[in-house]
Amino acid sequence: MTVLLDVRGLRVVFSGFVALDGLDLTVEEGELRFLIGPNGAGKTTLIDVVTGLTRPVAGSVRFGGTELVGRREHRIVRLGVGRTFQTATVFEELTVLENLDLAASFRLSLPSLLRKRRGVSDEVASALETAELTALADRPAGVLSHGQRQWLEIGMLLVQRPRLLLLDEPVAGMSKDERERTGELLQRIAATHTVVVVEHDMEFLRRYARKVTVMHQGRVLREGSVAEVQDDPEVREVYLGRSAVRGAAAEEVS
Ligand SMILES: Nc1ncnc2c1ncn2[C@@H]1O[C@H](COP(=O)(O)OP(=O)(O)OP(=O)(O)O)[C@@H](O)[C@H]1O
Repeated sequence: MTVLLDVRGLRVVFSGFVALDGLDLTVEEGELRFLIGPNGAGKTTLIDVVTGLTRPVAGSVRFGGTELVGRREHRIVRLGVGRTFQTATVFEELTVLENLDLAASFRLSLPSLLRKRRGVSDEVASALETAELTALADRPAGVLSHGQRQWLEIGMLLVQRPRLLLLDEPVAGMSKDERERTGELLQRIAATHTVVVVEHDMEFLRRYARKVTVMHQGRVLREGSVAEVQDDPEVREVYLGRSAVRGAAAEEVS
């Protein structure tokens, strides 16, 4: 297996508070990896460092052999790293199709952008299909449900042809039906991409996770299958010791 993401000794400090404390993490090409951990464990901070939003004080992030630390966000996107945020960022006045087209144009050179394009490109059509948004292609993104917005945002990543997708709590706030459809979407994407998902929803994890990394206090506490991490006494202790753990995670791990 080829290592796609190799994080070594990552340290992030916010005004004296250590958010990542020498974090090591390896993700292989083609993996679907779930990242869990109590609030404040450093999961989002890790994604922020990988995508160039936050600078570490120490450590390295190698992506396909290229160092990402010190690179600007748009360069990292161009290298093939795509992310979603907890709140989907779509252009509400534009249609679903226009949002995808705009995201796809990000990769194009200026001459291709200036050339008048007709119809729907293959990759936009394929993203519409993967995200099950074909029937909504001409609707303004502003009228989409919470779930549909998340799928559109994922579609907007796909048209940029990323090698690695980082999804931050994709099912947060979703209905049962939307969670299920997101799980299926995740499986379709994971068949052709490397995906790292931050998620608290244990039911979702049990259903769709293969390998799980548990973070705690800015480090990796444990790695394994859902069953392995759920049975781990230290993982249980970390979750049980906190009353603020969101929703099902605390009950389910305990
Ligand atoms: N910009 C910032 N300035 C100061 N502290 C920050 C900043 N960003 C994150 N932190 C702190 O760093 C710690 C790690 O935050 P992070 O958001 O990475 O955790 P998380 O594991 O993603 O948690 P959650 O599950 O709640 O999203 C938290 O204690 C948070 O308050």
